[in-house]
Amino acid sequence: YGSTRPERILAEVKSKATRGDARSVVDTIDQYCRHQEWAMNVGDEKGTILDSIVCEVKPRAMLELGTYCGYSAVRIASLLPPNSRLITMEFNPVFAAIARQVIAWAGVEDKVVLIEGPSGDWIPKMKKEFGLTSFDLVFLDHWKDCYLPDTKLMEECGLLRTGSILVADNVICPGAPDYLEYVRGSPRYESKYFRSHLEYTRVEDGIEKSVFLG
Ligand SMILES: O=C(NCCNC(=O)c1cc(-c2ccc(F)cc2)cc(O)c1O)c1cc(O)ncn1
Ligand SMILES: [Mg+2]
Repeated sequence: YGSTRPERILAEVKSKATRGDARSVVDTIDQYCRHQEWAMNVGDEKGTILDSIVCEVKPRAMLELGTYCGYSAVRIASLLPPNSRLITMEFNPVFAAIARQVIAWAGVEDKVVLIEGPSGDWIPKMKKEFGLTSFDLVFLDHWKDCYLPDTKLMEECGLLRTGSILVADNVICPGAPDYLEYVRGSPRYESKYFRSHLEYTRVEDGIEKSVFLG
């Protein structure tokens, strides 16, 4: 009987972060994962790139694939304009249970809807379930071999409109080569690479921002 890494991250948030203060939750997790134990949050360096894109796009409807402990959901939600919604999807029930508590501690639960289950099952249901027409911004941070099939599925389900933006984490490490080849080679996307590092390390990684052209 021992705690899991997500449970230890939640304990750190509850003991060190100020309740209702999203910024302190983000900083607490970054401190812990940089100095105590590494975890697969997008992190502070790539998080700043993500912040700038969220602030530029000001999405009314945003989707995140891969919640993990809720670090990026809290980061994103703290930047969303009023009556905007982040839908974040997590396959792993252990991760989802922790993320709900981190999101609540940060006080952003009224901007975030966390759904549990496989992305492939949920994507075709999104429009009906949430009364959506399309997503303004999608953050891909789940299993790297799901980036491409899920992107194609979002296209097919009409969840992307001209101007919708995809932001993908880890396109170098662990890497999503088939996804990169697709968005960089397709005439339906305008793609740009933001060079950075794997969270809390000096290993190269980066974020790919791709605008859907319709
Ligand atoms: O989505 C699920 N995992 C997180 C996906 N994210 C990653 O895998 C990920 C990995 C890394 C990473 C990088 C270097 C390294 F040495 C080890 C891991 C970094 C990142 O920034 C990620 O985002 C998942 C799990 C599970 O058990 N069941 C259903 N879904
Ligand atoms: Mg990641």
